[in-house]
Amino acid sequence: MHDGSGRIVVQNLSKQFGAVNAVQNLSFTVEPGSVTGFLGPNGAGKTTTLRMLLGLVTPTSGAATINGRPHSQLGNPARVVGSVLENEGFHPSRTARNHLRVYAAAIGVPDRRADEVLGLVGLGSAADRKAGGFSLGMRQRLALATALLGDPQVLVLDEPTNGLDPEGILWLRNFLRSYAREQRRTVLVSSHLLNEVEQLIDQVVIISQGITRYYGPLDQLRKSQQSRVLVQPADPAALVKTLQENGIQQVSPTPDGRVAVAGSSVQQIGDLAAKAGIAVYGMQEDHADLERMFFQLTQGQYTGGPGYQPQPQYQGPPPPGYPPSGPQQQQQQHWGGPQR
Ligand SMILES: Nc1ncnc2c1ncn2[C@@H]1O[C@H](COP(=O)(O)OP(=O)(O)OP(=O)(O)O)[C@@H](O)[C@H]1O
Repeated sequence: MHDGSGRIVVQNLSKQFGAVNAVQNLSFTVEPGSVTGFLGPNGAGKTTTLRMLLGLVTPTSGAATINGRPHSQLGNPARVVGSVLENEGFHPSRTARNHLRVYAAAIGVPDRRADEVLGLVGLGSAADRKAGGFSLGMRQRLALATALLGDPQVLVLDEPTNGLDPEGILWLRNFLRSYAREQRRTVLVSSHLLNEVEQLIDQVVIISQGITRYYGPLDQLRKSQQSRVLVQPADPAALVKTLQENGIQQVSPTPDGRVAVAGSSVQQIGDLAAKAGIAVYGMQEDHADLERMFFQLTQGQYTGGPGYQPQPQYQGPPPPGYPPSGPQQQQQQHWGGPQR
């Protein structure tokens, strides 16, 4: 029997396909009650991880469990976990309702559940239409309806925003949030684009090259962003020198001839430049966006310093949840719930 917790635990999970290390020693926990984004660039190992979680790929080592059990030991898994993976096909000449009834029969739920889930995903009026004529967004909804048939405690969705228009994304956000928060269920959604799921998720697990780069609340990642000031001086080298002599260390020239300064105000920079006799033609405050931080995390490099240029080594304090160094310490990061 499973423990009914709704918790997903991925522990030291690895998968090798021949010479390819698709997933390397990945660990994270997903708790019920919130929507968690599983993010990383193309090829980062997201789909492989989800497939291991769903019992479709055998791990090389480590474990992925739902309710404390691997998928193969869940009993009637469709009652515990519903999933939508990429490229799921539908019989084109089958109506949405019939498609769902076939799946309902397979997992032992009554036919009427097909109409219930169609209603839940907003496809009630398309129940008698053939899936072959559905738009991409409607197919996504039908796939979600299929995942919901068993009224599962855990939902795992691979790239669910693909093909959805902004209205569809808003709908999905409201649906998943209420599913997770009001019903205390666990929702894990993968994406390679942070900005596509930013509105959808509360927690985030960021991986690249099969390794965890960050996990924790999205708000903490947001708060850790540092703004900078971009200065256009007559003499960039002189400005860098002056600022550094005055204790402002996070200063660097940018490729377009400006100077990026973090940890200082427009006024302070202007005063110091004036005192040193350096003409300044313009200053602009620049707030780092989450997407840029995501890009840098997935390059394995994060720097909150000026210029936001990829650095060969980590510089500056890590955002909360970001490991001090190395994958070993990353394995010990955890955002809640008991370590298993
Ligand atoms: N069955 C397989 N055989 C060989 N290599 C595979 C197999 N499945 C995945 N890979 C490789 O494993 C790595 C991770 O792939 P995976 O599909 O898990 O990444 P992803 O993060 O889901 O990427 P995407 O966003 O493009 O779907 C890639 O290098 C991929 O080529």
